[in-house]
Amino acid sequence: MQPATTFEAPAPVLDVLTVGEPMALFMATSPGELHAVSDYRRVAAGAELNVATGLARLGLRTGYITRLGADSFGRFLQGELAREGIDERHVAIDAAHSTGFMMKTRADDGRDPQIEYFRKGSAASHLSIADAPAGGFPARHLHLTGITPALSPATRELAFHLARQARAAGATISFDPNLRPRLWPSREAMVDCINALAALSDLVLPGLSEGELLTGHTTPEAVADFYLSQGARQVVVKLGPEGAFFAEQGGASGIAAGLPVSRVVDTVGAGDGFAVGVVSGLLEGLTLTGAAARGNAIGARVVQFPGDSDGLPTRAELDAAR
Ligand SMILES: Nc1ncnc2c1ncn2[C@@H]1O[C@H](COP(=O)(O)OP(=O)(O)O)[C@@H](O)[C@H]1O
Ligand SMILES: O=C(O)C(=O)C[C@H](O)[C@H](O)COP(=O)(O)O
Repeated sequence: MQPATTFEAPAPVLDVLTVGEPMALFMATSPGELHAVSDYRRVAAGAELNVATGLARLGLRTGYITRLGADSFGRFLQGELAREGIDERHVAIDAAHSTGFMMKTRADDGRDPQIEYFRKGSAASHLSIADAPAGGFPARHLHLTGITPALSPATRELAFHLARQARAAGATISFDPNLRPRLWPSREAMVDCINALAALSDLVLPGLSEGELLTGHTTPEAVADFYLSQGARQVVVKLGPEGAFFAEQGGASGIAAGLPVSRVVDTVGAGDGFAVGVVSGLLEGLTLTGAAARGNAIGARVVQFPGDSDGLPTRAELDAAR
């Protein structure tokens, strides 16, 4: 029998699409300043790659738009994408530029580690609207951060292009400001661009200190109100060990309490893990309260591991953490 003719748009191939710069990360294996430490463990990093990894581990069909250099770091990252089951159809090899990397100290005392980037002019900083999916937006959801638009004017254009493409297709958008002041020409350029992208998003996920810098407001409530008034439907403000404050248009607001952790090993990546929890929760139909609680559970797990994505749980590990 012939299938019935249908005029409905085809279902998106992916649950989530994200875009950004993946890097090789060299993590010091002993405490000390970067120049003094000689032994490092190499892992994959990059805020959006961390989020893609976490979503894929939970079983969401996750795609990643990026450019890798035709070099050993690029080959390493390609292997990591394949190992994590991240969709690679939007990953391009750019033989003219190299893959970026970063280094991180080992901070055994729970303080933020020292980080150095080696990413200027990288393959991913040459991403442009030529890398956007052709023929319609292929996912139910777009996850953006404030890092991608910081890389170059072309990546900035791509971030806005993808946001408009997603909106036109009826996909939802989450946005983590992920402030990286050293990647921007000025604070004003950073604030203007990040707030403009936030205004195109459904869900905004600032940390409290980021929110203060971006909005001038000092309380989680006022930061959330600022983004709700700009057009976001939902805002979750991260509060570190305290958890998060959540608020939505015409809906609930409140605090989702953080989970106690016996030993903080490395805080880097907690915000990305938190985004994995909130975004996956909302896509699976949880309330904002439930999604924020899942964000806290994953954030608390990530801080107990040294690598940015070591603590991102599989579905079974997430279920066991309840
Ligand atoms: N020390 C901690 N104990 C428990 N949970 C934590 C801790 N630090 C962070 N988290 C969790 O990770 C989330 C993100 O961490 P936070 O430091 O606020 O964000 P970011 O890394 O973006 O600055 C928090 O909202 C919380 O859920
Ligand atoms: O991509 C970058 O520029 C990075 O610095 C990679 C970092 O691993 C994450 O961005 C961690 O970010 P948080 O989760 O907010 O701690």
